[in-house]
Amino acid sequence: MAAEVIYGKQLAEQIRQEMKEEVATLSEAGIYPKLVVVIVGEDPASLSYVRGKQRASENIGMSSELMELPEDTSQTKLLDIITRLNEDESVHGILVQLPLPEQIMEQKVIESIDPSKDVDGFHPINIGRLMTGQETFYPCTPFGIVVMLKRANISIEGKHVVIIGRSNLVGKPVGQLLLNEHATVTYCHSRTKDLKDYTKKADILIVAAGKAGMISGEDITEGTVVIDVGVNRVDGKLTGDVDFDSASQKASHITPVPKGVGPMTITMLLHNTIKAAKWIHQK
Ligand SMILES: Nc1nc2c(c(=O)[nH]1)N[C@@H](CN(C=O)c1ccc(C(=O)N[C@@H](CCC(=O)O)C(=O)O)cc1)CN2
Repeated sequence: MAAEVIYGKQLAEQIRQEMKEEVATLSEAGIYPKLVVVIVGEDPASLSYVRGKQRASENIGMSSELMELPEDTSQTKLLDIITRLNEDESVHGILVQLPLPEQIMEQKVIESIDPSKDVDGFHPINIGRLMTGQETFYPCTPFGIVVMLKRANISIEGKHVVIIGRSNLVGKPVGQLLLNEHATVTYCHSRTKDLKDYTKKADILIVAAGKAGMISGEDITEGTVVIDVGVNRVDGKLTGDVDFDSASQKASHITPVPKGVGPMTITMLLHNTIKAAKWIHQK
């Protein structure tokens, strides 16, 4: 039987509508959530993501600022900018778009952001909070995946989740979030032997390896929930890590690329920024 397709795009629109109402209510109470997005360089995909973030913020009535810095910006200059944003009380969320040019150490930049404004959820303090099951800002793509599963009424507790990919952005945090939801989690990666032995045993398979079409119908069993986090461009066409046509013949649920997980990333960023604004005003 063909799988039920989970369209993150539709869900994202629904959640953004809910957030628009929340932003309006907050502004009546004198709270105006503000996000600042910083980009260094002119990578076309990154520019399109940050513009998407700014547009999405404005569409829900949230204040946002986009700082576009030249490719040759030094690390010192970027750290100075972040220090100023950390001190600016009108700013609730700070996001530095990744990847950064090679003269800048990504980890140094991530660690310079005030954890209470780290709406990406990448700061080691926020990662530590996630690991210890505390409330914090969860990284946006992993958080979006969990929200998608829940809103599609897919139960997580006791399920075997197999993750392909161990990046700090997606693989590692999504596993931790799902562990916190009482799933049994297996991580696979480029050095995993006999990958199919694992993918065949998954109730929920999350593919975040960055390799176009690496998983197909023959790698999964009937009824698997397949979440495709891949964003690959093949011959100018956007495609995921999963061969949709064959996998959707066996999966119970599947996310497409595009219009699947991607739009949830920006939605959860808006969620985290609203949360940051509420937390600051609660202090
Ligand atoms: N500081 C950060 N940098 C990066 C993050 C992040 O969460 N924080 N994630 C990715 C890029 N990203 C957001 O920044 C992102 C990727 C994809 C999408 C998306 O909506 N994809 C669409 C397709 C869009 C297209 O045509 O290219 C989809 O899948 O439907 C949104 C955000 C790396 N950097």
